[in-house]
Amino acid sequence: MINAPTDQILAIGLISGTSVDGIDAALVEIIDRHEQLETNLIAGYTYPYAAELRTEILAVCAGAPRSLQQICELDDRIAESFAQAAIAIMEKGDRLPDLIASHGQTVFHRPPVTPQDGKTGLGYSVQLGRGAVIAELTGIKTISDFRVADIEVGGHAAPLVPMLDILLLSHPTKYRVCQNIGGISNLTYLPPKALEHPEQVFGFDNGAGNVLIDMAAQKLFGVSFDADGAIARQGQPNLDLINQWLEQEFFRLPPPKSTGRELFSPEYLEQCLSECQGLSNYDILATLTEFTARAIAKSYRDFLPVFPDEVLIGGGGGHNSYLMERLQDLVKPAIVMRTNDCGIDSDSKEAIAFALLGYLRLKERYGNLPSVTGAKRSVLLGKIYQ
Ligand SMILES: Nc1ncnc2c1ncn2[C@@H]1O[C@H](COP(=O)(O)OP(=O)(O)OP(=O)(O)O)[C@@H](O)[C@H]1O
Ligand SMILES: CC(=O)N[C@H]1[C@@H]2OC[C@@H](O2)[C@@H](O)[C@@H]1O[C@H](C)C(=O)O
Repeated sequence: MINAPTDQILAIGLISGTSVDGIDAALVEIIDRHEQLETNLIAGYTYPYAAELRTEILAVCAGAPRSLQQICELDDRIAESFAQAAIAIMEKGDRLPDLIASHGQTVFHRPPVTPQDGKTGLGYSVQLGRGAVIAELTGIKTISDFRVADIEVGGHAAPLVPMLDILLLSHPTKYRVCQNIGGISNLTYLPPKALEHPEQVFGFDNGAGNVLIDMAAQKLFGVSFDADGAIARQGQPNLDLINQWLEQEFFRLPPPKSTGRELFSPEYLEQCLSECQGLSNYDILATLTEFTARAIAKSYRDFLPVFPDEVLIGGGGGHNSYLMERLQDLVKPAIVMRTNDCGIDSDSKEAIAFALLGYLRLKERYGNLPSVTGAKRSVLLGKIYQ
């Protein structure tokens, strides 16, 4: 039989991203046909965090002081929520999954730097929701701690989703960018036939994504996000301010680079708001949305060897039609579409990516792309909890 599957497993991928809106769970069939991987999404769902747990996670992300005991207890509460999400999505399948791959919840991320005398330059990335608890509560083999090994070999450990992009979304003739717009935005640059030239693939975090829009929507309008961009659409962006903000160091830094809520923090928003004197609240949302779109578009012009033919959007930002319109205008003649148009559900993409990374770990195949993370070498990602 030609191209028969060499392997087929049922996996659950779990992640809560930097928006901290809830746990994205994906129940995925992974089909391996002689190194050519396919995924079939059986169910994808976001299980919202309990409000009090979300508030506590955001407080820790923002640097609120907590004892080690409190952090450990938070670790277990997050793991319990992840286990509940896994158990809930498991019911959508017709058999028990072979594997749970759980990213957990990032609460701290520090990119690597050049080491100084006697000081480490290694990055630091903390994901809570320990795999041991998920394995214990579900009875399913669980893989977690996906970022640690890349950090150990000098990498940023982020973004990791480019492995899914290279395996599932490269095109024979087109230059593609896979653009995630979650809490933070990040991209994968995929030249044609990327799978044959993995060293030419790179990716990096390229902006604030939705975090600033979300925080401003909460503070100025009392809503958790600007649904469909309806608020921003009513305002006028201030381009002078945006151009000034785009001069900041993060946007000028060449890849590899990664960021998080440590930079795009409540203090960062306060600084932006203090510079928005005289703008209406609608203008402020319009300005932050335009800033988000321009940071993304500028990163293509500044850092990509070839401007893309297609931009495939993943993440919740794809639901903000105003942000999408602005991005489409800014990256013409590239065509902006959602990954759904290429067979990958844009809301479940990160959860599918971790299911795939879990499968690679199980098969002892490398999960990181050194050309993306800046790691010294390829490594196995993730720790297995039986
Ligand atoms: N209908 C909508 N209109 C506007 N924005 C939306 C809509 N739906 C979702 N979003 C935005 O998407 C965000 C969630 O996106 P997503 O779930 O991709 O983030 P994440 O996975 O937590 O982040 P990251 O990718 O950085 O880890 C919400 O916080 C909101 O800003
Ligand atoms: C440390 C960390 O959690 N980084 C996230 C964050 O959220 C988006 C962007 O920054 C990305 O680099 C990464 O997540 C995705 C899942 C990734 O690793 O590809």
